[in-house]
Amino acid sequence: MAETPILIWGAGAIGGTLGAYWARAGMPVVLVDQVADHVEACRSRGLHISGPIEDFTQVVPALTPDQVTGRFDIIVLAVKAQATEAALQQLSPHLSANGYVLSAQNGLNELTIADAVGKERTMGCFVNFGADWHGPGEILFGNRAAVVVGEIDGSVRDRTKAMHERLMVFEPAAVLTDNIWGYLWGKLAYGAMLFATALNNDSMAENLADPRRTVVFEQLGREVMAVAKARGVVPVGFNGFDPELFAPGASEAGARASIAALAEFNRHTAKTHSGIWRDLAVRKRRTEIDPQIGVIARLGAEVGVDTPAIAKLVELIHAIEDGSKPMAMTTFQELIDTCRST
Ligand SMILES: NC(=O)C1=CN([C@@H]2O[C@H](COP(=O)(O)OP(=O)(O)OC[C@H]3O[C@@H](n4cnc5c(N)ncnc54)[C@H](OP(=O)(O)O)[C@@H]3O)[C@@H](O)[C@H]2O)C=CC1
Ligand SMILES: CC(C)(CO)C(=O)C(=O)O
Repeated sequence: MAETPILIWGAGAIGGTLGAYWARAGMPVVLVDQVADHVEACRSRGLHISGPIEDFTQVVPALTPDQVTGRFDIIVLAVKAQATEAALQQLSPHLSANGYVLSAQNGLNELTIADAVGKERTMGCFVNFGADWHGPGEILFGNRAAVVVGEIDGSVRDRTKAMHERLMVFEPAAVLTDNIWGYLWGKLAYGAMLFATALNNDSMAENLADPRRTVVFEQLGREVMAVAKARGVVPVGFNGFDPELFAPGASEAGARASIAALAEFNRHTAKTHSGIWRDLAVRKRRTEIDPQIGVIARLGAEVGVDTPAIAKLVELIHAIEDGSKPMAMTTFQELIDTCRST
């Protein structure tokens, strides 16, 4: 039986970049996005990938969700985490009985996906490369970084190996893992730090490199790693983030060395600010704070781990979203004060 095309549901920065690379390699792929003029640009004049890695334009078949018909074996989900549930409702009727959804997102979306389509039809993925959607048919691919795939039950199957091969078309160093949750929790810790960098307008590298702000990144990393450990997760490192250095009892010097490595990593990207900063400052919309970071406080409470810095971070991001606090050092300072007092 002929393979169905891969559907990429959410064709913004992450989904669009993956789709352009796969389509250029001759792989059958269809982008699905709710932004109609982006869909039109991708399928007519082409999707332009720009930036320091490569510059090319690729025409990619694309549809809006209401135009999708039939069933597909592989659906890559790449919407923001707060859009996951709505997207799952739309895509579920189009997933074949033996197919699966792969989450190319930040957060623990695999839990939501498994609830909606079943554990067997869910595959885990971790992406750390940097990209920005700049407008219809325009994506900046800012830097290469870790791309990892693994089954949520830790098994390695033929379908996992096949997806790994596909991901290597995009990222030759893509990893096949039996511990996808370890990577996803590692990214939650790094992700919490990225949310903190969005409290002001400095770049990710500038924030991470400032010794006055290190206390914040260290505390956030430690809180997330404490929750992960209490829940039996063995986190895995990537691109400068070393979970061991944030483990309970690990030295301050170690954590600071990892934060310095993250600053250095982020000095070499054309995507200077996080997706969170972009949501707040450029797109003027709400962020993934609740499904991505708020969830850590809830999961921590379940296992008796306090997360005061995480709680303050969630409060400050909401205040920026609501317009009651500015994106400024004064707002970041409130998080420094919380971290110093714990
Ligand atoms: N950008 C990056 O560098 C990185 C992002 N990530 C993660 O990847 C995920 C995707 O982020 P990113 O690509 O940046 O986000 P984008 O906003 O660039 O892309 C998401 C796209 O999905 C669309 N969309 C939303 N809901 C639906 C729906 N129900 N059906 C179809 N399309 C929909 C959005 O439309 P609309 O704009 O109207 O909402 C948007 O065009 C996030 O979890 C993010 O944290 C991870 C690593 C790096
Ligand atoms: C910064 C990045 C690309 C991770 O490296 C990210 O995940 C984001 O923009 O939210």
